[in-house]
Amino acid sequence: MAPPSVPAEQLVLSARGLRYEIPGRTLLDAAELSVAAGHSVAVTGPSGSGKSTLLMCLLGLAEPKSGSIDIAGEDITRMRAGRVAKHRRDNIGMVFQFAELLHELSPVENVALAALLAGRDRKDAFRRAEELLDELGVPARGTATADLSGGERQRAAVARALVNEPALLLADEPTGALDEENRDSVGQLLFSLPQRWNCGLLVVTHDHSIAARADEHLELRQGKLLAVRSEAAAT
Ligand SMILES: Nc1ncnc2c1ncn2[C@@H]1O[C@H](COP(=O)(O)OP(=O)(O)OP(=O)(O)O)[C@@H](O)[C@H]1O
Repeated sequence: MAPPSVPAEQLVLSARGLRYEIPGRTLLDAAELSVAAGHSVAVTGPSGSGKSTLLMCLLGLAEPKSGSIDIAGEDITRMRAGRVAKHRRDNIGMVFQFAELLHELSPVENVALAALLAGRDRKDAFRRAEELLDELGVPARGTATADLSGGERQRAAVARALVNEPALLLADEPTGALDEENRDSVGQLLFSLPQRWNCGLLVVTHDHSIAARADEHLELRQGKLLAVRSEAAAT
């Protein structure tokens, strides 16, 4: 849940009563989740607890049995598939564990492609992609995407997620494939984004040092999203 002081209109994500079942198991059982603009939430949980399934529901790629998912003020569970896809492109940026960049394209083309797919004109898409890569310290041209370091690759993936100025950023194990130094710098970058871009950030991670950077830490256990008390708050 978002802090009680956050007005509803500042919520970029509000999921209520989510239920998702697979044969023999309920992965989400009246799960509740809110993310406000400018805030970050981390979700941890045992392997197989349903964290990726939760992200798939938020992306509109899996359909919960019941519940609502308001993203940027609209309930995606009530939309037709085509509209969900457009709403996702316009309002959500996604960062994956292995960056998932296209090696056939340059770094700047990878980022610009997301803007072109969202309907921006070519000149604007490339200008914005170059600015973002520059800001995030990634060589935009001259280095092939396959030759970027692990940290640069993940920063390029962050640039691609930001290029359409999404209300909500989702990240699935964004530091899972990185060494300690890059984990720290990508973690620092990710958690600086909500304030700088006035977006909400939801990070799914196994890394408790990453989760500890979030404004709110939830654990998915037996279908429920439960608040994890920080060590600082517990003492
Ligand atoms: N469509 C499906 N049909 C059957 N089983 C599924 C389906 N989707 C997910 N599962 C199962 O549901 C469980 C939760 O999967 P999910 O990938 O969401 O977990 P997770 O918490 O992200 O795990 P990990 O931390 O290991 O990535 C797993 O046991 C998975 O095999």
